[in-house]
Amino acid sequence: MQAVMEITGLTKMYKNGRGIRDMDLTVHQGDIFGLLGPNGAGKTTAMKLITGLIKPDRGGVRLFGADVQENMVQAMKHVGCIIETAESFPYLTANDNLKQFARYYPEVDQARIDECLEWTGLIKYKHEKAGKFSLGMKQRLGVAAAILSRPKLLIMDEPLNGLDVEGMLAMRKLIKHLAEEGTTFLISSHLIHDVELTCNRIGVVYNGKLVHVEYTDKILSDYSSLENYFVSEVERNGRV
Ligand SMILES: Nc1ncnc2c1ncn2[C@@H]1O[C@H](COP(=O)(O)OP(=O)(O)OP(=O)(O)O)[C@@H](O)[C@H]1O
Repeated sequence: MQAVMEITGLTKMYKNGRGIRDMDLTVHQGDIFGLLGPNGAGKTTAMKLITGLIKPDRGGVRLFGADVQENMVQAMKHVGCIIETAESFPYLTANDNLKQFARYYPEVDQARIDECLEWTGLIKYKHEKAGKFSLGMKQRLGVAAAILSRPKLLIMDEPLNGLDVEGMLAMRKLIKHLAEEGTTFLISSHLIHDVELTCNRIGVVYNGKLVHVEYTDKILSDYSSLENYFVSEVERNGRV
């Protein structure tokens, strides 16, 4: 199995003593990998480091074999991401927003834009301005923009933020559909149930540490629920 992402010794401590410490992780092609942890555990920090938005104190990240620090353009070539809230141009329609993003990718045409609007349930709002969208709709537009160029790796920070039940189901379906087509995912969430239903591998993040990584099937057969596993991992490793 090819390693899409290799993280070694990744450390970034803020001045207040919080952050991420000594993170090691390999994500393989086809994984829907979930970083599960409570608010403030360090998930967003990890994702910002992984995508080169902030610099680590030590350690590193390789995406598709390229070092994010040394060769950002190559490392991010096949990566789509939504970190924190999805940004859009408020005075442009959904369609025109995607056309703006499409300018970076010569191969993305109107048919591809329509396909992404369809998949994210936005096709009927195609000509409405993004500024008027609800949080959930903005989130969907962010996903549409992130998948436009058919990235091989999608990094999504709390992708279900702001989505209603229907939106969550649609998002999960979309993630599974793209994974079946070969897209690898790194998703962060504090929603245990959602991670259980969406991800095939899970890493528990607690107090800035990746305390354990395991396959979802194995967790469910050993612990009967992800919640039991999470509590047991936090009890065993997390508390300091
Ligand atoms: N720029 C910063 N300066 C100082 N501390 C920070 C900074 N960014 C984050 N932190 C702190 O680092 C810790 C980890 O934050 P991070 O945003 O990575 O957590 P998270 O797991 O993504 O949480 P959430 O689910 O709430 O988004 C938190 O305690 C946060 O207060």
